[in-house]
Amino acid sequence: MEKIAMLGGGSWATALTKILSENGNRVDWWLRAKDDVQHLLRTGHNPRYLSSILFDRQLVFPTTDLSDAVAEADWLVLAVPAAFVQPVLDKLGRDALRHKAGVVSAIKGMIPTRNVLVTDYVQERFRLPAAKLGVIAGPCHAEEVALEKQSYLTIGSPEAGLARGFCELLRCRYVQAHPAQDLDGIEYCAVMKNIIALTGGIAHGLGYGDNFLAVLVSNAVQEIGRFLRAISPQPRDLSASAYLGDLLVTAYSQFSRNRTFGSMIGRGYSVKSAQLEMNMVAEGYYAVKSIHELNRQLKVNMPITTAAYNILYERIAPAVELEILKEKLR
Ligand SMILES: NC(=O)C1=CN([C@@H]2O[C@H](COP(=O)(O)OP(=O)(O)OC[C@H]3O[C@@H](n4cnc5c(N)ncnc54)[C@H](OP(=O)(O)O)[C@@H]3O)[C@@H](O)[C@H]2O)C=CC1
Ligand SMILES: O=C(CO)COP(=O)(O)O
Repeated sequence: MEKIAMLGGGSWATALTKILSENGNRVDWWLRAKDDVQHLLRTGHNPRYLSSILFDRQLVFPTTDLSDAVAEADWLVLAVPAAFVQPVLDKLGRDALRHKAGVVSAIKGMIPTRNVLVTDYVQERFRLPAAKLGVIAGPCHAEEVALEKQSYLTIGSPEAGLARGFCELLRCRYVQAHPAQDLDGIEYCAVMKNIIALTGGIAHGLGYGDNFLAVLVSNAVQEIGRFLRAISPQPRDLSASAYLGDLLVTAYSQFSRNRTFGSMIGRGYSVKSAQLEMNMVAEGYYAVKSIHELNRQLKVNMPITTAAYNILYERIAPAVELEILKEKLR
């Protein structure tokens, strides 16, 4: 049995806790809301996300005490949305993670105050070698994990042993897990696919159809490829499921937060009202600002990201921006 500290109380933390605990591991689960912890302790269910899952209370230990959750863990899994994770990490002492087997980020977003990947922030703040870091990636929605639908995850880490070890913790009847060595590329791609799905949602909300979405997604693969070659050049096959699969599920799934959020923007909702109505976090809203700002230096041709940025941060009307974008797609 491994001991895992899970940070985050949303859908993905809930789904990962299900997989890890049902595989016989102990999960010390940090959630920010006291009421949610009390409900979990009392009933074994998370009241607000994937509440059908019943947790084994001999293996899952919910708490609001961050240090307590992390203290004895072999592994740390990060599943707080990127926009809110830095203040959580900053509560931990700089040496708190030194003796962990690994710190694995399940987050698909960037630290907004610094425009850096979550694993880069963790490495710098806790002075960890890259070999202690990993990401959980792949086309996998928490809602389908709750329903035990066949799913695939990729664990990216420069350290093959870490990636293989964490795959072992995740594999079960309905989850296949495979290791990969491209940490940065997988993490950047997971950030960017949210921007693409959000833009696809905007187009959908404006009345564009499947023909347009297919062209948008094809162009997105090229846009992601150009960006990855500029920021983290190394050979990689973007048709692998950790890249293309992740983009496709977010662009097309009924469960996608980013697509749903974009669709509301396309239908005329303000950012605030879309966020309030969703009650979940669309990472693409924050990611588009980070990627746009990073690209000021890189100057990669990124028409889809630029369109999303102009709509969400420059308040250009979605219909006007999509008219401009549609002339740039091939
Ligand atoms: N959902 C999925 O299928 C997948 C998600 N991911 C990634 O996992 C990460 C977590 O997302 P997910 O679990 O989906 O989140 P959800 O959208 O399901 O839930 C939102 C989470 O964000 C927290 N939150 C909201 N506002 C704040 C705030 N102001 N400060 C601190 N926390 C806040 C909520 O806490 P509270 O409940 O206390 O309000 C809740 O835990 C993201 O990076 C996402 O991209 C990756 C793969 C799959
Ligand atoms: O990253 C995710 C699934 O892989 C979750 O984001 P979406 O809900 O927008 O798809």
